[in-house]
Amino acid sequence: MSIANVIVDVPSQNTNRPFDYRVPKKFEGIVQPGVRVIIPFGPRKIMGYVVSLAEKTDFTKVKNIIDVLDVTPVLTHELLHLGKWLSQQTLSFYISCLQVMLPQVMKAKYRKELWKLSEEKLNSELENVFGGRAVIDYEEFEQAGISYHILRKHIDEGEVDVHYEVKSRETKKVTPMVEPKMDEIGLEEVLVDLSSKAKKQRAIVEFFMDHQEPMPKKHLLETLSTTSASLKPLVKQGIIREFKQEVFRDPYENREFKRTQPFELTEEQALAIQPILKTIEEKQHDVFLLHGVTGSGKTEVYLQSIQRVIDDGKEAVMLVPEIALTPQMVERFKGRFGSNVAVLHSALSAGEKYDEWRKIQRKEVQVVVGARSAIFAPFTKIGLIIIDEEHETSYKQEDRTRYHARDVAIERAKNHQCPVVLGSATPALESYARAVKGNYQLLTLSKRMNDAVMPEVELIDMREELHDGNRSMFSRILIEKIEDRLTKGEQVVLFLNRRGYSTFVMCRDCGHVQECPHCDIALTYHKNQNRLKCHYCSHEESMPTQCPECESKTIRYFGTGTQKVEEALQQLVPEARVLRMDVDTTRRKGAHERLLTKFGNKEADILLGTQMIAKGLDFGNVTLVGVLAADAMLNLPDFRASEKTFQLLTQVSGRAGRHEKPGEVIVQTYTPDHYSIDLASQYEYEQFFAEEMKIRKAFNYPPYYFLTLITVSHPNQLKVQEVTRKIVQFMQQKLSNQSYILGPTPSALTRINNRYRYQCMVKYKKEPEQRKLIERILHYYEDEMKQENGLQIIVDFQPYQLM
Ligand SMILES: Nc1ncnc2c1ncn2[C@@H]1O[C@H](COP(=O)(O)OP(=O)(O)OP(=O)(O)O)[C@@H](O)[C@H]1O
Ligand SMILES: [Zn+2]
Ligand SMILES: [Zn+2]
Repeated sequence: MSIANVIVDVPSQNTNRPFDYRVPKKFEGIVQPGVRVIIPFGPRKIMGYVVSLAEKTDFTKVKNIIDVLDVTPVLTHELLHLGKWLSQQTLSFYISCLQVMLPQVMKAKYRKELWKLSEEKLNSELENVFGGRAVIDYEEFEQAGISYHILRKHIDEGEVDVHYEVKSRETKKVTPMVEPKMDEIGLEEVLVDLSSKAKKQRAIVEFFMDHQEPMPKKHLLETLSTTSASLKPLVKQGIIREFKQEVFRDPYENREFKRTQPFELTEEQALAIQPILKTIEEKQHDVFLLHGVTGSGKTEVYLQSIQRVIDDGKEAVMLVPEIALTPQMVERFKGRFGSNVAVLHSALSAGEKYDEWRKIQRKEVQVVVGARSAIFAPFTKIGLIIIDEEHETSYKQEDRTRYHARDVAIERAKNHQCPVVLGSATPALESYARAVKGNYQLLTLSKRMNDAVMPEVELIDMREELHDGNRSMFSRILIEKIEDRLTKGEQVVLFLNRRGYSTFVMCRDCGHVQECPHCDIALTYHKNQNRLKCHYCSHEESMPTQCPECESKTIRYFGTGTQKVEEALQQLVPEARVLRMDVDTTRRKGAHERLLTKFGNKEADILLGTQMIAKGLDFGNVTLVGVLAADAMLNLPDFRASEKTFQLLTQVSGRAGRHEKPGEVIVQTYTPDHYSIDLASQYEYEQFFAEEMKIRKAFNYPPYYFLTLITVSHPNQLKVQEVTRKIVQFMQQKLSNQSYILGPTPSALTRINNRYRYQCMVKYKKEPEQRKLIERILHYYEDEMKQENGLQIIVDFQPYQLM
């Protein structure tokens, strides 16, 4: 008898262990660790993951496996093992840890198909089922009653494959598109002819005057909150054309990437790469921290290290923060390694992600470039893992399985006996501290490429501007310098760390701020729809015309979002062509890329944007960078606020003067004397590190102490207080006297979606029993946590979001 040990797809305390199922004869040899199966569970049929096989079971009543979803395991031995480790590290259920490693699609509805891949004749029965077709429904194969072993053999030979076609809407093969049939001038004439009553039509025409290119119909209608009916008359009159466009699943299929050759390394680069190559060769595990100033050629070091791994017949994982995974970045990897690269990031559709992931699983590529979750790439011979911009907090997943990609990378690299390279111009304090202690090997690139100097940073005290009567969000000197660049034909990047038109709505008379009725948070004004929205729950309402408190009509939106800055900029320098890049202008697929290409082609003078422009951009014609509000982040309730400010300012400044032309940076601030702003302006990383470490030490923060954040939530505030207090009491008794526990305190966001939130924080240096203690707490409240809308206890080890 053959038994499969299965982790079932039910995330709960009781099911957090393998269940035994019998493997029916017909599935023997097919059911193996790492495949997904369908099994009976209580009255239901659900999915599960086979984690191991056994000869016998201790249970008397064992049910049969109903179906096997994979012929090739989707999880390797190593990943199954890693899942276990992850589950212990994060205290999340094993099933959640297995699922976090796989593309979303594997949980979605799919159509199972059999694909014939080669011209070779198959087993005659099987050949009959295909009947000359290349793709058949998997059911047809099943109904034919052919042994799985025959199928297996053909799969192993690469002649046939099981494929999942996702049934989700996103993977639709064609999409309806619309485009204007005339140019801007033509549209202007149309607008003149249109009756002023045809408001919807006018809006569409005006929209196309700004956006000449084709776009998905759905997007147009959504953007203008209008319907097909208002589009129709324009189509009839031949002003707008409707057509269908095929949606390609390989996002880079139709792109030519110019092949690049390795540069001859500079002396510094050569010195840095040497120990990395040596470790690769010796198949050793080690962690390197590559500290290289912006534009020092870190990426070239990555590329050449990866090349060595490829030459050895091994595989490489390259992690990049989501927002830095720009087309420029992809181009550099595709340009060097061509089709040997899979790319994984969130802008891909579910189907595309699945396809890229399959390239890795099928060993069609040796390199993956991806965001956080690419760390789980199902490679089996990893020779190198690189994390670029290693200080980025987006490497920490903030929901469900709260893992940090850096920790997972190091664990996987141990499994594979290979090096990890962490790269950054501004390493995380934790990482640099480890390097100083000798836990990581420090490698340094201190010079920019082509002898380019770091751009000169000038701090502008905005209090003085105000004092001199300048109420604008632009200092006089910044405007002067922008004008100077315009006349020279050089380009400018302006950075603002906020998004949207404005953040909140406030009454000028009584100061009343419109808040979400379900969450303790100000509503955000969305100009396009003239509505207020809550960013934490789904609540929205129309913009009030008068203050609900005092009935005053002077209710205004406040804050400086990118749209508002754009408008102000247009008034100050009307001749400038401005590209705005924020979440709103980049929501559409490929928009990010189009904007950057435009900027790269010098079709715009100024690139104005949020965080997403701070990373990785490499444009030689950018000679001026402006930071509008450097303090925006300093005031967050977060002990990392100074560190984040320093990192961001350094990154942004790094965008200027990267090639021949020297660059210049203007930083507007209300606190020019703050050490993180002052030291960032001088590129004094080491000094900043020293200053910040003093503060961390004084307040017992990381890297001197580890943190564990426990957040409790419930609809009843008294209940939350009580549970949190009990947790604190329990921990206080059990923890060693070198640890602290802070709280209970209300979370910074005290109420979300009508649930109250309290928290406590453990600060510790060494607390080996801590996980066991917390497990006991979770166990104690198990029943209450099962109830719908009941108690919730979230545990976050090494948290980055303290809200
Ligand atoms: N050895 C080399 N010889 C000539 N040019 C090089 C060499 N190495 C890198 N470059 C070029 O120098 C520029 C800056 O390098 P790169 O973008 O790799 O720096 P980086 O350290 O990754 O920068 P950042 O962290 O700011 O993104 C690029 O245009 C790159 O092609
Ligand atoms: Zn009021
Ligand atoms: Zn809300």
